[in-house]
Parts: sequence; C-alpha cells; structure tokens
Amino acid sequence: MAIIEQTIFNSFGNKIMTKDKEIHIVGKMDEPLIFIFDNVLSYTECDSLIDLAKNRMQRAKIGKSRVVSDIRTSSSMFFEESENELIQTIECRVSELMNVPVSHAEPLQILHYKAGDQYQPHFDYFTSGNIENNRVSTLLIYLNDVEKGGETYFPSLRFAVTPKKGSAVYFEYFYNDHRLNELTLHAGNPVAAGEKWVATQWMRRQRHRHM
Ligand SMILES: O=C(O)CCC(=O)C(=O)O
Ligand SMILES: [Fe+2]
Repeated sequence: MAIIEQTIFNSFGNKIMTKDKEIHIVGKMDEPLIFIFDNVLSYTECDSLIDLAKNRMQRAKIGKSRVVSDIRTSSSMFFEESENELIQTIECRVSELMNVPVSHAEPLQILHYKAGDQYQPHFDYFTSGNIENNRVSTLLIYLNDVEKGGETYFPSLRFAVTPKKGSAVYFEYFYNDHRLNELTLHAGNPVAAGEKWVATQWMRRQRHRHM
C-alpha cells in the first residue's frame, strides 16, 4: 500500500473553528490532499473584496517576462499586505485555516474572468527561480456564483470544483514524492456565461513577509 505522506493541513472532524468563523468541509481527496470548504467568506466579505479590487484590475501578466499572456486571459490585482481591516481579517482567518503563519503568506490576489476568459493548466509552485522558498499550498476562494463554466479543473485527477460564492478549494504540493505535487496541475475552465471573481492565497515554505 502507498505510504500516506505527512500533510500541512490537519483536520479533525467535519468543521474547522477559526477565531472568527466556523468553516465546514464539504469535500475531500486524500492524495494529493484537496479540501472543499463552504463559507470561508461571508457574502458581505465577498462583495466588499470585489468592490475594493474593481478599479485596480490589470490584464494578467505571467512569469518573469511580465508580458501579457494567453495562458491566463483574466485580469488580476494584489492587495497590499494587511492594507485594511477586511484584508487583515481575511489574512488571519485564511492562515489559521491553511495552518501556515501569516508571515509566510503572499499578498492576496484577486482574479476576474469575463465570459470566455480562462486560465490554462499550470502548477502553482515554481519549477525554476526561487524554489528555495517555494509555494507549498493554495486556497482559492470563489467570490461569486458563476452562471456556466469557470470550474477549477484538475486534469490529472479529472476533478472539477464548481465556483460557489464564499466557498473555497484548498490543495497542497509539498510532498517528497514529486508525482503527488504534479497531480495538482489545475486550470480555470473558460467562463461560458456570466463572470467569475476569485481570491487566491498562496503560502510559502518559509517567511515571505518582512514585517
Ligand atoms: O480561477 C481558478 O479557478 C484558478 C485560479 C488559479 O489557478 C490561481 O490563481 O493560481
Ligand atoms: Fe493556480
């Protein structure tokens, strides 16, 4: 039988109590570890994040060259670290949920997909460059309900997560067995109708923030 590797996230029971919110597990896969959570953010928090991000969106740039790319056709922005009370509240809740200190957190990213936009299959961890302090886990929080399409799709697992306002998908890729990390290949399926807003939190293996 395969050896189950040590994971970052540890759950006991079907819900997680963070300091300010009770979060329910509604789906799980063991290896690689994937969780679907309900109600990570309230509807009000989702709406506020979209409002704050709206005027700050830019066409996605990917990789070192920072050129506009067809790999991701959505637009994006990053909040400053703890830039206001809402961001601070979310950073704390998310870091508690992901079991990684806030100091290891990248700035919270917001993505916006219009109908037809997509994010092609990719890994969230770096395969070159700063692999010393690589990313280890991802939490994608859906900020709205998408009319059609826009699933987060794991092609190697043939597994799709349907966006639902306030819910989230968690996955980690810090395994010694690299085949497990590679199974976290994922994409944002094209939005067929409506639009899609998502918040992404990436965690690093070591400290990333300087405050
Ligand atoms: O929009 C999605 O479902 C995927 C987003 C994503 O993969 C990312 O932000 O790294
Ligand atoms: Fe991703």
